Amino acid sequence: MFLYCGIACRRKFFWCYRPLSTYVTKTRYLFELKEDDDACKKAQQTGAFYLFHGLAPLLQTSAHQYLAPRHSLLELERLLGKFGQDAQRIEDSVLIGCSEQQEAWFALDLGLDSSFSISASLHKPEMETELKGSFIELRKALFQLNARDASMLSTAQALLRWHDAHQFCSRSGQPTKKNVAGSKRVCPSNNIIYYPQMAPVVITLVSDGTRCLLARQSSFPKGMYSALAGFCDIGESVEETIRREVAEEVGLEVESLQYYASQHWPFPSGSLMIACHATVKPGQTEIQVNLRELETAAWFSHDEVATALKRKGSYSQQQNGTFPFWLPPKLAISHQLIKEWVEKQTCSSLPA
Ligand SMILES: NC(=O)C1=CN([C@@H]2O[C@H](COP(=O)(O)OP(=O)(O)OC[C@H]3O[C@@H](n4cnc5c(N)ncnc54)[C@H](OP(=O)(O)O)[C@@H]3O)[C@@H](O)[C@H]2O)C=CC1
Ligand SMILES: [Mg+2]
Repeated sequence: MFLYCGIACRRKFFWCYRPLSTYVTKTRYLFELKEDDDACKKAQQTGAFYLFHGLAPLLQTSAHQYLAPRHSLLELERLLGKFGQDAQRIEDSVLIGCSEQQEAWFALDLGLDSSFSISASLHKPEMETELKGSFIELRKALFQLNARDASMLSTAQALLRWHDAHQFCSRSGQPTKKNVAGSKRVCPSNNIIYYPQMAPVVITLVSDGTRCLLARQSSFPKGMYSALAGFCDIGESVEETIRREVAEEVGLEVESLQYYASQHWPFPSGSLMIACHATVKPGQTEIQVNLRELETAAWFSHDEVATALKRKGSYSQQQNGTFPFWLPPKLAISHQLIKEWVEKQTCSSLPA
């Protein structure tokens, strides 16, 4: 693919064709598949499918890690035939990405109730045997996947969940119809278009200059602490959400904040995690935990956090009855946010 562009060269100005980068070509290809149903159907012929059952991805075990296998359209049609399923079921699949060689990747849930008559849920164990893998809850498997599979399966699950929950138009009550890629649904009776949504969530690491504030919810695994998190309310900016969440959860006022990074997170039903560092005024650090939101919150020193970062998740109780202090795994943006804080503290304490 070529792009027509102007380049100034040795004082002359002329037009030339500049080859597009692999990334741009890939992005344009995915854009075309979302816009053009026929192109997307064609891409399915040479594409690969990640399989789910009741939103749990099909995984295979390999050396203490999970791998997400992909299946060709032919394999999928054979499998559906074997389990008495209509090949039309493939219409429920959603586009989730493509390789640099433009092999399109799709995801299909064989266990969700679709518009087709026979439910596949009866066949789950047989399917697992046939596919030489297991359908495992993403929450349990996420941290044992490589970064690419984790990202693909998170996107796939969020998109499949969204389609499952938007089968009907909220205005007319009529069934909505998805485009082939699954990038939207349309109500045929009034042409309302529904686009997949995700909920913005802020995650904030509060610091008082030397310590950082970490908290736990009672639902967290024992001993695990994380940065403060909260959903954005309608009408709020990221800055306002951070200010409100920190005040609500630990009773402190944020003085300054700095954006760090963002991450798609598949739970509870697809969130955009926006991670920031924040500081409170020195001397205004007394925590008042909101027990309706959190089990506990506390200030931690650089050394305590640096040690905890090295610890792998451990649920085993110590002899004194407590659980070791540990932090979310590497894949979670909270881990990366906390790690960055530790590194910055280390740099600022080094002699000039
Ligand atoms: N990737 C990462 O590193 C991390 C991710 N997270 C994620 O951040 C998310 C938010 O953190 P959390 O502290 O729980 O958030 P909040 O502090 O906002 O509290 C959660 C409560 O907010 C209510 N709520 C408001 N809007 C929504 C919405 N759109 N979807 C679901 N619940 C909503 C729910 O209340 P009710 O149930 O009463 O309706 C829910 O129990 C969690 O899903 C968590 O998985 C958190 C930490 C680290
Ligand atoms: Mg919270």
